[in-house]
Amino acid sequence: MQSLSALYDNAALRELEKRACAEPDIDDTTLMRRAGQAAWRCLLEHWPNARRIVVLAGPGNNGGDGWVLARHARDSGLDVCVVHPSSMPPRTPLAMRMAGEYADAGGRAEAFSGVLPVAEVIVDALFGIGLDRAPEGETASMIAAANAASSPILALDVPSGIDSERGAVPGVAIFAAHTIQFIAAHIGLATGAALDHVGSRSLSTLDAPAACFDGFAPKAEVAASPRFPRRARDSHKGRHGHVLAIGGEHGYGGAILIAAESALRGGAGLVSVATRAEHVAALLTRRPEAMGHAVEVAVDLQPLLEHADALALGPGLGRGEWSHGLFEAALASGKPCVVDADALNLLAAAPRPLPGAVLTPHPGEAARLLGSDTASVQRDRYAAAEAIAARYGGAVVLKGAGSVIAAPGRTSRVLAVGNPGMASGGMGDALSGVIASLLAQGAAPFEAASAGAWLHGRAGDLAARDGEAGLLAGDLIGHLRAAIAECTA
Ligand SMILES: NC(=O)C1=CN([C@@H]2O[C@H](COP(=O)(O)OP(=O)(O)OC[C@H]3O[C@@H](n4cnc5c(N)ncnc54)[C@H](OP(=O)(O)O)[C@@H]3O)[C@@H](O)[C@H]2O)[C@@H](O)CC1
Ligand SMILES: [K+]
Repeated sequence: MQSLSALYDNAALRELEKRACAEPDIDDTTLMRRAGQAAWRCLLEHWPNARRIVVLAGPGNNGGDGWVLARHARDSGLDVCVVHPSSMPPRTPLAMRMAGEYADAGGRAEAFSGVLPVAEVIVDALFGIGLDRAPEGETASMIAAANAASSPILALDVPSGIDSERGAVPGVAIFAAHTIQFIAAHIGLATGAALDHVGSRSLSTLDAPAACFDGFAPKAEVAASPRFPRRARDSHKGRHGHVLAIGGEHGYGGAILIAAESALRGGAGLVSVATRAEHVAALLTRRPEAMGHAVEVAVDLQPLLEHADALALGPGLGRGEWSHGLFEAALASGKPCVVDADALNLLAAAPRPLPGAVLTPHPGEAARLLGSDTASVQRDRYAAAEAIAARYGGAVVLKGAGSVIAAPGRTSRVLAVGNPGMASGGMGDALSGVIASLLAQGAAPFEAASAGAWLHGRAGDLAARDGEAGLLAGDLIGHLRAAIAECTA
C-alpha cells in the first residue's frame, strides 16, 4: 500500500509506470486517463462549487493529464478553458491524443495571449516530472499569471517549475493550494524550497498493482514519530544517561545553556555543562538541575568526559585556542557525540571520520563540511546530507524546511514536522541537546538523530499553536516533555 511517506525519485517513477503498463489490462493511455480522472475528483473534493476552471496544459504528458481533466470537467457542465503555450502545443502522442479527444468533444482551448481567463480554480498541468530546466519566456509568464490570479491552483503531479527530485526551484514556480501526485510520492516535494509551493498533498496510485513496487525500496521516507517505552517504575537517574554539554566561549553563554536545558527536557537523567567560568552562575540560576563546571583548559575536561554517556559539542564553542582544545579532547574520548555549530566549523577545518557522531549542520555549515556553497546544498538537500554522511561516517541532520536525516547504509529520512517559527536563534542548540539526550539514553546515532529531530519539530509545532513569529527556543523546550509523552507507549 503506497503512502505519502514512501518517497521515490523520477527514475523509479518511470520504471513503476513501465511495470504498470506491462500488466495485461493497463497501458499508458489507461494510466493517463486514470490520472486525469483522479485529478478531476480531487478538484471536485476541494472546490465542489467551482463553475469556471482554467487548465494550463504543457507540451508533455503532464499536459495530457490536464486535457483529460478538462474533458471530465466539461462533461460535468463546467465552463472550461485549456490554455497552452503558443509555442508549445501538445507534443507527446498521448498528450496529442487527449487534446484531440477534448477538441472533438467541443472543448475550448486557446494559446496563451498574456492574460488568463477568469476562473474559480486554475489547474496546473504545464510540467511534471519531465521539467529539466527553469521555465523561461512564455511558460514563465503563464506561471506568473497563474500565481498572480486570486484563484487557488490545483497542481497535477508536481507544481510546475519545481524540481521533483531535489525540491529546488530553479526559476519561477507555481504556488499550489493542493498537489495531487501520481503513482507514488515524489522525493523532491518533501523538502527545501518546494515546501512553499506544494500546498496540501495527496497521492493517487492510479491503481498500479502492488506487485509493481516489488523490490523497489523508496529513495527516502518521511520520518515517523518515534516510539519510546514507558519507564520502569523502579527507575533512577543513573538509568537515563548523562549528557555533557561542551561550549560557551566568552560572550556565548546562551547557546550552551539552551543545549543543557534541552538535554534535560529530552529525558537525560543527568546533564553536566563544561563552559567558561563566567557562565556557570547564570546556568545554575536558570536551571539548577544541571551541573555547571568551569573549564578553562582542556585537561579540566577529562574527569567530566569519563562520567558522560554522550556529548553535545559545539554550542557557543567559538573557534579559538580554548575551543580547539575542548574540541580535540571531546572527540578523542570516543563518546557518542552531537557535533554542532562551531564544532562543525572546526571539523570542516580538520576533517576526520566520526562514525559514532551525529552532525547537525544548517545549510551554511553543510557547505563548509563539503567545501561547496549554500546554494548548491539547497539545490539538492538529499545529496548534500548523504555526501556529509559518506565523508564523515556518522549520522547527519541537515536542518532547514524538511530537515533531511542521513547515515551511511540507511535510507534517508525527511521531517514533515516543524514550522518557520523555528527560524530563530537557539533552535539549533535545542536540537543538539535533545539528540545528545537520546544518545545518552542509549539510542544509536541514526535513530537518535531521527527521533531527536522529530521531537524537536513536534515540540516546535506544539509551541507554534500560540503563533509562529516570536517563537523562542525556550518555548519549544517547554513542549519537549509533551512531545515525548505523545510517543511513549
Ligand atoms: N510517471 C507515471 O507513471 C505517469 C505520468 N503521468 C504524467 O506524465 C508526466 C511526465 O510527463 P513527461 O515525461 O512527458 O514530462 P512533462 O513533465 O510533461 O514535461 C516534459 C515536456 O516539457 C518540456 N520541458 C521540460 N522542462 C521545460 C522547461 N523548463 N521549459 C519548457 N519546456 C520544458 C520537455 O521538452 P524538452 O525538454 O524536450 O524541450 C517536454 O516536452 C508526469 O509528471 C505525470 O503528470 C501520468 O499521465 C500517468 C502516470
Ligand atoms: K504540473
